[in-house]
Amino acid sequence: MKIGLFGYGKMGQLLDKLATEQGDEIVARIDGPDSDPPLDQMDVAIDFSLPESAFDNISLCLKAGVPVVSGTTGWLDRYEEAVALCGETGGALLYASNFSLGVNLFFALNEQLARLMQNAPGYAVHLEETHHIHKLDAPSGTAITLAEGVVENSDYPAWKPEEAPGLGLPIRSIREGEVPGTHVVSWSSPVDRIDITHTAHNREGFARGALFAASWLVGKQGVFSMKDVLNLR
Ligand SMILES: NC(=O)c1ccc[n+]([C@@H]2O[C@H](COP(=O)([O-])OP(=O)(O)OC[C@H]3O[C@@H](n4cnc5c(N)ncnc54)[C@H](O)[C@@H]3O)[C@@H](O)[C@H]2O)c1
Ligand SMILES: O=C(O)C1=N[C@H](C(=O)O)CCC1
Repeated sequence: MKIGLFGYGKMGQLLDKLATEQGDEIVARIDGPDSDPPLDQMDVAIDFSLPESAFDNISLCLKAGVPVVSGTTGWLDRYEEAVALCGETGGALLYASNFSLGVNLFFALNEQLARLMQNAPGYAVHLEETHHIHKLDAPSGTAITLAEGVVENSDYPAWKPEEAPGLGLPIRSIREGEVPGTHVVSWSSPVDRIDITHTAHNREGFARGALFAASWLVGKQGVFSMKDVLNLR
């Protein structure tokens, strides 16, 4: 597989190493604004860049007919625009807030737990995410997906950052050292608490999941998620 990497930071460099080890070829390493990347050489593009650059990179790829895997978080205010562009161009787009197998199983567990809790009055839900101090966006994309999973399967109308006023499922964001990513969903009552936790030990699960998704996406048309890749629907 010939891969174009958009973003050559922590994730881009790890993708390069793992892809090369498994016999894929990296045909471009784009680490800043570039209006003329070698799109004609790419079977697929993978974007792990910045919240402000993700949409432009995706758009460049879709217009050139290159399937694109998007791992960047914090750009979802433009997601519907990307979906529309994918439809117009007949292209392929797959976004995931988290590509690791463990987190995608955790997403399914979180939804199942939220459904179960509908028969258990007296519990309130709270979400906490901890990441490294370099992270630009908060709450994390993974925390937002978890919160949406609860909202879709419970009476919670919406989520909100913990410090924001008003009602809604509160998300606490902690930035600490070099933490790769920890997420805790807690359901508390006056007498007890149920916690489910996912802890990433390093970034390898994210990168391996993104490479797997990239090979899955080649040859397809439409907008997909990891639920499609992992058959979790
Ligand atoms: N979905 C997942 O599984 C997952 C996992 C890890 C990180 N992420 C997300 O991926 C993104 C990148 O994470 P990271 O840890 O590699 O960050 P990073 O800061 O280490 O790397 C981002 C890189 O993008 C480059 N860049 C800046 N402008 C660009 C442009 N216009 N086009 C291409 N590249 C550009 C920067 O120079 C930088 O090297 C973040 O949004 C993060 O939240 C997602
Ligand atoms: O390191 C990051 O940044 C991460 N971002 C994703 C998110 O926002 O959920 C996935 C975990 C790591």
